[in-house]
Formats: sequence, C-alpha cells, structure tokens
Amino acid sequence: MTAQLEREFDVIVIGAGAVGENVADRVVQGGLTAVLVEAELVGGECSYWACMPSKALLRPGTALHGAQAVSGAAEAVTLTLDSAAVLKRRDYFTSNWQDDSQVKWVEDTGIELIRGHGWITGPRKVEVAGLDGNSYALTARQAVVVATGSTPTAPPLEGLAEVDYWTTREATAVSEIPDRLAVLGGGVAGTELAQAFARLGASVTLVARGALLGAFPEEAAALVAAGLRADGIALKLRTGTERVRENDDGSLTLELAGGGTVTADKLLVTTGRHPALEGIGLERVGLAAAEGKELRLSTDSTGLVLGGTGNDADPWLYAAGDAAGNVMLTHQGKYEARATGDAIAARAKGELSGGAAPWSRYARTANDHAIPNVVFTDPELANVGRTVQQAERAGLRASSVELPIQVAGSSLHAERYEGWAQLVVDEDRRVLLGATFAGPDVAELLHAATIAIVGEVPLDRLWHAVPSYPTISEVWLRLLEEYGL
Ligand SMILES: Cc1cc2nc3c(=O)[nH]c(=O)nc-3n(C[C@H](O)[C@H](O)[C@H](O)COP(=O)(O)OP(=O)(O)OC[C@H]3O[C@@H](n4cnc5c(N)ncnc54)[C@H](O)[C@@H]3O)c2cc1C
Ligand SMILES: NC(=O)c1ccc[n+]([C@@H]2O[C@H](COP(=O)([O-])OP(=O)(O)OC[C@H]3O[C@@H](n4cnc5c(N)ncnc54)[C@H](O)[C@@H]3O)[C@@H](O)[C@H]2O)c1
Repeated sequence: MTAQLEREFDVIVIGAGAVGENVADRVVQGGLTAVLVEAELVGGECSYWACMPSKALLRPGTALHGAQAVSGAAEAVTLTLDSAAVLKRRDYFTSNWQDDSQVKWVEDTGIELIRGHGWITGPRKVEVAGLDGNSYALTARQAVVVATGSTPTAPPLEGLAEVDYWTTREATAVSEIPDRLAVLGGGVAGTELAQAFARLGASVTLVARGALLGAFPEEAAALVAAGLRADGIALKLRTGTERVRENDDGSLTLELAGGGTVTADKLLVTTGRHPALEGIGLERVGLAAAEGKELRLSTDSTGLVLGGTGNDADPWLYAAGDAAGNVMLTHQGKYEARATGDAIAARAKGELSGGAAPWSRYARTANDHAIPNVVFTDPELANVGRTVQQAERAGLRASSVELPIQVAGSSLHAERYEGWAQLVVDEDRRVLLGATFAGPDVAELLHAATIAIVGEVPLDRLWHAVPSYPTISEVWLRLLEEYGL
C-alpha cells in the first residue's frame, strides 16, 4: 500500500552524488537537519561509473608500463595485463555497484536518505516518488539544493539514435573487452578510456572532430597522443563523422567526413556532458530554458541560483557540482558543496547576509583562479589555472615559460622519460596564473602549483621553495631559472 508522507527538514538536497553528500554533510555540521534524495546509487556517477572505475581500469596499465620503462624491472614483468584481474579490481573499487558503505556513512553522519526521483513543486517544496512506493511531500525550512549531476550529450550524428552504443556508463562497467572499440570524442573521457581499453587488449580507434585534448596546451596533449599511438591506438583527429550504421554481424560502422570508415564491435560516445536539469521541476519556480536552448543555471559564488521564484528576496534555491554547470570535476564539485553547505548554515544562523566575500569559506573563489585537472592517461597531463590566452582575455599581462622535463629525477624515473612543463606568470604582480605538466607520473606535481596560484606566492619567494634532489619536481627550479630568476 502506498502512502503520502509529509516531512520537513532544514535542507533538501536532490542528488546524493559526491557533491550532494558534501552539501548535506556541511549543513549537518552547521547544526541543521538535511535529507538526501537519490534515485539511483548513493555516491553518484564518480563512485560507480566515472572516476573510480575509470581510474581502476587505467592504473594497472600505468603500473605495468612504468615497470616496462625501467631496465632491471622490465625484465621481471610480463608484457600484457591480466584483464580478468583488472576487471576484478575495478569491481572492488565500485563496491560491485552496491552503495551500502555510502548509505552507512549517510546514516552515521545524521543525514536522512529518501530513495526515489525528486522534483521541485514550488518554493522550498520537493516531491519524491519513493522507490519504496510511497510518495513524499517535503518542505525545506532553509534551502533546496540541486545536485543532480550531468548527463552525456549525444552528438547530432545520423543513425546514432537507431544503434546500440556505449556511453561512459557501459564502458566503465564493462565485463568483456571487445575486440574492436571505436571511440567518438577526443576529450578527457574518450582519451582515458581509449587507453584503458587498448591496454586491456582491444583494438581501438579514436575519432575526434578537433585535436586530442584540445582544451589543454598543445605540447602537453601531443605527449598524450604519442602515448596512445604507442599503445597501438589509431587516432583520427580533426575528422568529422557523418553517420553510423549497424552491420548484419552486429558491428557498427562510422562513416567519416571526406570518405573512410571505422568498423568496430562497440562504439563509445564521449562527446561531453550537460547538467541534469530535466524533469526536476525548475519551471515551476520560474526557471525555464529560453526558446530553442537548453536550461542552464546561473549561480553566485555561494551557489545561490540567480532568478527563480522568491530566491532573490529570501534565498532558498542553490545548485552545486555538475548540475550547476561551472566545472564538471568531482574535487571542484565537492569544493562548491563545502562553500554552499557552509553558506546555507551561516545564512540560517544570521551569520551571513547578502553575498560572500571572495576567499571566504562561503565563496567558490578558486573556480575563477585555480581549477586543477588531471588526465589519468600514461603519460599523465596535469593542468591548473589559466593559459596565457585566458589570462589575456581576463585583462591580465601574462607570459609563459616552458621546458621539456629533463632533470635527474626524470631520467632516474624511467629510461627515455619524456615530459613537458609550463608556467604562466602574471607580469604585473609576478605571481603564477597557471601551470601544466605532462609526462609519466606528473599528477602529484600539480598541487604545488595549485597552492602557489591560490596563495599568490610571489615568484621571488617561490625561488626559495627548493625541490628535493633527485625528484621530477626539480623541473620547478628549471622553469624559474628559464623565467630569469
Ligand atoms: C568517465 C568519467 C570519468 C571521470 N573521471 C573523473 C576524475 O577522474 N576526476 C574528477 O574529478 N572527475 C571525474 N569525472 C567527473 C565526475 O564524475 C563528476 O564531476 C562528478 O561525478 C559530479 O558529481 P555530482 O555529485 O555533481 O553528480 P553525480 O555524481 O552525477 O550525482 C548526481 C546524483 O543525483 C541523482 N539524481 C539526479 N536527478 C535526480 C532526481 N531528480 N532525484 C533524485 N536523484 C537524482 C543521480 O542518480 C546521481 O546519483 C569523470 C566523469 C566521467 C564521465
Ligand atoms: N580525469 C578527469 O578528471 C575526467 C575524466 C573523464 C571525464 N571527466 C569530466 O567529464 C566530463 C565529460 O567528459 P567528456 O570527455 O565527454 O567531455 P569533454 O568536454 O572533455 O570532451 C568532449 C569532446 O567531444 C567533442 N565533441 C563534442 N561534440 C561533438 C560532436 N558533435 N561530434 C564530435 N565530437 C564532438 C569535443 O570537441 C570534445 O573534444 C568533462 O567535463 C570532464 O572534465 C573528467
């Protein structure tokens, strides 16, 4: 028998991904009550179909290749991965797609969980079609937070809707490695998964309409492209795709612009994602897409949605993470969540009125200065902050220095180590604006750059941050010398 249940909380969070979990955690720590509404698994995309499984699939290949690149270790290891063991390790990291441990965390944290699809019915009102068959009418005394994540964006490719293709969900949850995989899209997801599958034994072709990893500095992306080619991946870059069709044997053929085809057993489409804002009732509170456009939310630095019924006079609607549409990365979404959760709690206690001061705990100021990105391929690509062009567009006088990574630490790390590094400098304030590192095992170099940018450390002081010998981080010293210090 179904029941209509009415409940009241201080804060309702729709979506229990990493971001929703963090918002709820912060508001509870701030003394408020919170409910998480989740339609699928508590933990969201990152835990089950994105970060964790993709990194679990990539890491064994990087470890094996790392050993193969060092004489003395190379002789002691096999040439190929044990794909069954890799998939088993991936299953461990996704907890076999069971969310028990995350549910336990939610309960232990004092957050209530309602499983089901939620949607906004009016200011501070959310209805949930519970998976238990009940219907819940929820009221928020303080705030409703949209943390519904994002959805893959399908390209307007003729025939795509008629064929059975993979999104990142099917790829990360794979149980059988296909003989031939075609990847459409040369962004982060496509690049990482192309390498994971190639190293697990698939014959992989990646088709991208632009460059590989076109959002990153060209020299760094070129090193990753070389790494993929060395794994036998066929890269068809700057190549349009006209249509896709299914063949009699179930394989799929991509017809490329300008002639040529790619036939594969599976097609993985990784052409971006958009905020998951459909079917959550935003139109009921005055937030509808403009004619012919998709709905996107605008938020202030606390995550408060701009516009929407009653929100300006008496703030109640917030968005964070992929749903807010600013940055689609788990760590940055969690940062947004901490700021939003703390802002909601502070507003409830009267400790915050109006907007938040930049760099205060309530503001997502780092979004404007230092968003760290790591592409977990082999070699890795790690990037934070602005490029020279982005800095100039923001009205700053910027310059850059770049070098191949050639220090004692890199030559000890692997035979024929190849890497590239760049610093972007604000010429007026002589502080760092951005940094990029590409090469084997460079990801852990990134946080030093993030700290330098966020801390606005003057270059003359950075000179005194001495990198240990012989580590790859000595490239910092080389870059500062190259800059002229
Ligand atoms: C293949 C891949 C690899 C990635 N790797 C990385 C990585 O290495 N590092 C990194 O930082 N980022 C990575 N990302 C990005 C990262 O996964 C996302 O930025 C992150 O998951 C966003 O978290 P979120 O909580 O905003 O959304 P999600 O994790 O998507 O969570 C949203 C939750 O809301 C629920 N939901 C949605 N609508 C409703 C509704 N109406 N009612 C109830 N529940 C609802 C969903 O079921 C979901 O559980 C990767 C993404 C992909 C696709
Ligand atoms: N390591 C990580 O942090 C990591 C890993 C994977 C994904 N992610 C995140 O997940 C999100 C989704 O990843 P993604 O790789 O799908 O998106 P993306 O935006 O990184 O790349 C999408 C790619 O698809 C191409 N594309 C778009 N429309 C197309 C079309 N019609 N035809 C052909 N190509 C088209 C774009 O040019 C781009 O190269 C990103 O925001 C990314 O940051 C992060």
